[in-house]
Amino acid sequence: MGTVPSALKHCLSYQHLLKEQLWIGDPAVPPPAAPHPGQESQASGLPEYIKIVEVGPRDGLQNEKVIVPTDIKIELINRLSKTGLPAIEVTSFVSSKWVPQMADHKEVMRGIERHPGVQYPVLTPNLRGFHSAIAAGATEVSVFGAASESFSKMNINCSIEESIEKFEEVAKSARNMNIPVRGYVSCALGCPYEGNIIPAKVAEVSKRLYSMGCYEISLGDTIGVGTPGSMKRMLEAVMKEIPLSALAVHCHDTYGQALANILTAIQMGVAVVDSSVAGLGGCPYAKGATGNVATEDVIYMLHGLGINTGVNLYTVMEAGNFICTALNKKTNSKVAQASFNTATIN
Ligand SMILES: CC(C)(COP(=O)([O-])OP(=O)([O-])OC[C@H]1O[C@@H](n2cnc3c(N)ncnc32)[C@H](O)[C@@H]1OP(=O)([O-])[O-])[C@@H](O)C(=O)NCCC(=O)NCCSC(=O)C[C@@](C)(O)CC(=O)[O-]
Repeated sequence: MGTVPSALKHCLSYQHLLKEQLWIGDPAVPPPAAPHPGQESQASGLPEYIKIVEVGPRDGLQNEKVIVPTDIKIELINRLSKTGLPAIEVTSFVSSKWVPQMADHKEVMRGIERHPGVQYPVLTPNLRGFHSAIAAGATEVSVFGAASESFSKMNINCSIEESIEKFEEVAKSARNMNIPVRGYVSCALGCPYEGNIIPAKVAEVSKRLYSMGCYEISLGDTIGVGTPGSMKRMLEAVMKEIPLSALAVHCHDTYGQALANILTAIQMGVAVVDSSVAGLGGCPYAKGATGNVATEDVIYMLHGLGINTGVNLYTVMEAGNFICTALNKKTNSKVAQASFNTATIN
């Protein structure tokens, strides 16, 4: 399991043909050193470097019906660690009654090989999760709130206000231990229970998370209903409250808008993008939402724009192939699908 199939080996030559145009990344060549996200701008006005936060092992797997063996999760993370990805979200320290797939969080956290320069954040909804995460060796955590009252209740069983109180406790403990905290705002472009969410509400929750010390706010289109228009309006509101350098976007691809939404965000200066290998994903408390945007597709687009990610597309495709084989499912990455199809034609 997880060895490169002959079709993928063939598609290597296809990729090498495109290499000059796209800097797809040669597996034999180590990825270039990554500058700070958004540090410099090209003449095009786009950031020179974009940081990709890989959420596949957590967001990608949390919705899988069949429990994925712990050693497969660990192997996936170990493979992703060798791709040049700067951050890999490992697991969630949440209740196993609520999300059974993440019940092995301690074993996964303890089992992975950590590579220098790679961040390994985990989700922690409350102080209990935070302490378990730290005991298991976590060095970065994420709190996850929402801009929708109904989603907050369904996802973490409390109101937005109550969630902020819990997150403040986490942020305070984290600060005392020098642990960086990332903050998510779900339903930034729409809610499965309430429909439209006004940008001002997203801005308000984002500001509260930022003010409590979250170094970065990841704005989640949880159910993938956003469009470039709604992404622009939402970001305009949030950017009035929070520095651009502290913003990330987290897009699901339910309506096929994820890449367009990401392009809109990076044209507005956002330089951190969440994505999931093979486009795995979905939220257990957002019925009907499909996977996250595929990491492979984001890399292909960014490299095509001349933006450096420091990530080797080929090795991400290999990791995608590994997990899709293990889950016995087809990749959702259009780039991986196209590479396989092209290899077949050849
Ligand atoms: C938040 C809770 C725990 C509140 O859960 P609760 O039921 O309100 O709290 P509780 O205090 O009654 O606890 C329930 C049980 O969970 C235990 N518990 C309590 N806290 C923890 C913890 N930290 N770790 C492990 N166990 C915990 C607690 O001890 C108890 O166990 P029991 O006594 O019944 O045996 C629960 O609602 C929960 O786990 N929800 C799951 C939320 C989740 O993981 N959702 C998916 C991730 S969010 C997402 O995908 C969106 C995102 C981030 O990707 C961005 C986007 O796309 O928008």
